[in-house]
Amino acid sequence: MLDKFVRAKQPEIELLETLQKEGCFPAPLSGPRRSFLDSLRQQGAGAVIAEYKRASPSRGDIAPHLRADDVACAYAEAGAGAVSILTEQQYFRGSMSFLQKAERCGLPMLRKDFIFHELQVRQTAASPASAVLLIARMLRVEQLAHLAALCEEYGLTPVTEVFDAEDLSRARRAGAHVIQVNNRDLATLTTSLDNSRELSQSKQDGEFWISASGIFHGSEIDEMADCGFDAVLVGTSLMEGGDPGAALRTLLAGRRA
Ligand SMILES: O=C(O)c1ccccc1NCC(=O)[C@H](O)[C@H](O)COP(=O)(O)O
Repeated sequence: MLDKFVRAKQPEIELLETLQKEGCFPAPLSGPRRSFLDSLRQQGAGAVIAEYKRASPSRGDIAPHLRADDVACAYAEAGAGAVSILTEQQYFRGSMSFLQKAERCGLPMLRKDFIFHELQVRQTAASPASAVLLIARMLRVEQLAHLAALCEEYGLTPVTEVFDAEDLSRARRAGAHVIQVNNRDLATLTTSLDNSRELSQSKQDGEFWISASGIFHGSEIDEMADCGFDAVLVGTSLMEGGDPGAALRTLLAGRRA
């Protein structure tokens, strides 16, 4: 599955290489970015990163008609701590332009894509994103450490995604301290919070942990917080009903008082 995603990125990488060769690569954004971690920490336990997700390999079209700016602003009004923007085009119908559009919501944004080349980090640095997803399973430890360091250089927070204990060990060897546990099984595309329940036992002091995928109820956010997660990332359950702001309000209201 991950190989397929990497192959689909090749034309985009070639375009970025051409831009670089021709000296037209977009300049990094100047000035400070909104802090991804500060915003989530301010929300306290059970903070939500709400995802703008128009389509996915597991669900096909989810909400292709909803606009990035409208959804991100609805998330901000409903109480999200950050927004996740899928920029992958082929399988998630994403676009880099969504970051520009959603910027007006005022929340820090996580760029979700399949990132393995430093030009992709430089491309993100030219956008208003505050954080970048790096998937431990897709990258060698040295590559992960290199891309994470490059993110930090540009003021972007690297969020390292892991699926199992082996990924977690590799993420830590690369120096990762923001860890996202993905609850999706990449072979079946089904989700189970057991992944987060099990891996959370290895959380170490000083790490910021996010549980991602397969969250549908406020009680699950509470449970993840009880397991030690600092935040959760939610996409499909917010987007699928066509009113993501209302869905986020309902989700947050379902947490314990
Ligand atoms: O969502 C998918 O079908 C998917 C398939 C293969 C690799 C990644 C996939 N999703 C990316 C994500 O990480 C999720 O969009 C994110 O965690 C939100 O998950 P959910 O709340 O279950 O939509």
